[in-house]
Amino acid sequence: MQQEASLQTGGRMALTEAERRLSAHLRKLKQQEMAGPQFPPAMHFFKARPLIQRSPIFSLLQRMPKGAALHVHSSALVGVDWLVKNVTYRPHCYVCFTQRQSVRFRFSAWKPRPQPQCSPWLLLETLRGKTDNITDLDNSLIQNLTLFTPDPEVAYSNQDAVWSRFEETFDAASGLISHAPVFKDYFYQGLQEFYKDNVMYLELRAALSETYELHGRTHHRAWSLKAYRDVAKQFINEHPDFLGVRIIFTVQRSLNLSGVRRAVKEAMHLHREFPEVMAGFDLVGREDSGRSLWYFREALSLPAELGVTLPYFFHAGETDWEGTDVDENLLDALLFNTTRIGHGFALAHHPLAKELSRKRGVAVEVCPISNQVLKLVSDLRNHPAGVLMSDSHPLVVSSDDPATFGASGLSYDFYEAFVGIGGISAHLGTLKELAINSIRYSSLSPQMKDKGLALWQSKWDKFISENLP
Ligand SMILES: O=c1[nH]cnc2c1ncn2[C@@H]1O[C@H](CO)[C@@H](O)[C@H]1O
Repeated sequence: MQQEASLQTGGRMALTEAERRLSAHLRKLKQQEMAGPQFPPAMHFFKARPLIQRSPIFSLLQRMPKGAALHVHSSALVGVDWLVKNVTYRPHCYVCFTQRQSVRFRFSAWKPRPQPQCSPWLLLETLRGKTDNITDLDNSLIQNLTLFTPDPEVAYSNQDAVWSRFEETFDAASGLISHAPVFKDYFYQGLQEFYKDNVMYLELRAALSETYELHGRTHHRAWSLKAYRDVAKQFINEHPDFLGVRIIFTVQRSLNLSGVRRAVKEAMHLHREFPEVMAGFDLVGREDSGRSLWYFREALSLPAELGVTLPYFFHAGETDWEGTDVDENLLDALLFNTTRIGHGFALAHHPLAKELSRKRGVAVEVCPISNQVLKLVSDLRNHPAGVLMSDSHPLVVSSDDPATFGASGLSYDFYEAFVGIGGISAHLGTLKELAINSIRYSSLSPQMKDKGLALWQSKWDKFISENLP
C-alpha cells in the first residue's frame, strides 16, 4: 500500500508536519466535492466554471505559488473582456463582419482596404454611437473571441466543429493584438493576469507574426521578440519576485516543407541573436488534420546537420485517434530530441515513447481544460494523464489557451488536474511536485532554475503557514 502510494507524482516528497495537516484538509474538501450533486471535473468546463469558482479547493489553488506556465499560446494569453473593453475602445479601431459569423479588426489612420468575405469596414466609435445597446454589441464581440458558451454540447457537435470555431477566434483577435502599441500592452496585461494567479515564470508559444502601426508600417519577427524582452524586463523591475518569460517560436503544421524549412532557419537565427528570450521552436495547429513531424523531417534535421542548437518543444499526441500518421508524432518528437512534449494525450497508448520520455526526463505538458474543450475527453477523471500521474511520469500542468476557454492563469487547470485527473490519491505532495517540476523542466539556465526554486520555496512556506486549517 505504502509503496504504491509513493509512485504517485509527489509521493516521494518529504512533507513537513504543517504540510501534512494542509494535505489532510485538502483531502476532506475533495471528498466533500466528490459527494456533491455535481462533480465539476465530470462536467464540461463551461458548465463547471461557476461551481469551480465557489470551490474552497480552487481558492486555495489560486493562492498557491504554482511556479511556471510552460504551455500557453501568446494569442490566448489575456482575458477577452480586456480586449473588447479596453483595446476596441481605443481610437481608429475598425471592425468588419465576416460571412461566417465572425469579426475582423484593424487599427488604421484611414478606412482600411476591403477584406474579402467581410462587410465594409466600420469605425467602432461610429458604430457604438449609432447603437442603442452597446452592452449587447460588446458582448457579441466578446463571443467572437472565445469558445465559451453556456451550451457547448449544442454549439460544438464534434472535433471538426470546435476546431473550426477555435481557429476563427484567433483570426478575430489577430487584428487587435498585432497592432504594435496594443501588442506591448496586451503582453503586459497577460503578465499581470498570470502574476495575480501566483505564476512566476512563463514559456510562451508565439507565432511572432508581423505587427503593424496606424499608418500601415509593419515590423518583423525580431521586433516582437524585442518587445517581449523589453516588456518582461519592465515587468520584472516592477515585480522583483517575477522570474521572466521565454518564447517558443511556432509555425502552423499546415505549412508545406519549404515553409517549415524557412521557419527553422529563421528560428536558428533568432535563437542565436536573442539567446536569453528565445527558447526554441514548435509546430502548432490541429494535429489530426495537419502534417506529421516525419513529413517535415528534412527541415527539422537542419540544425543538427549544421551543428547548431535549436531546442524543440513539440506538440505531439494531441489526438484520440490511435494508429494514424500523426499518432506517430510522439516517437518522432523524441527522435528529434524534444525538450518537452506538448499535450502527449496519446502517450498512454505508446509504451515505448512513454518509457523513452521518462528515461530522458522529457516532461509532458498536460492541459486538461484544453483537452476537454477540444473534445478529446469529456469526463476529466478519464484523462490519460491519470496513468502518468500514478506512475510519477515527468509532468507539468498548463492552460494552453486560457482566454479562449474562459479560464485564466493556471488555477483552473490545476483544479481539474488535482481534483479530476489525480483523483483522491493526488495530495499536497502532488501539487508541490507539479510546481517544482514547472521550474525543473523549464528551459531556464541552471543558475536561473536555482534562483527560481529558492524564490518559489519562500513563497511556498508562506503559503503553507498562511493557509493552515
Ligand atoms: O492545443 C493546441 N494545439 C495545437 N495548436 C494550438 C493549440 N492551441 C492553440 N494552437 C494554435 O496556436 C495558434 C495561435 O498561436 C492557433 O492558430 C492554433 O492553431
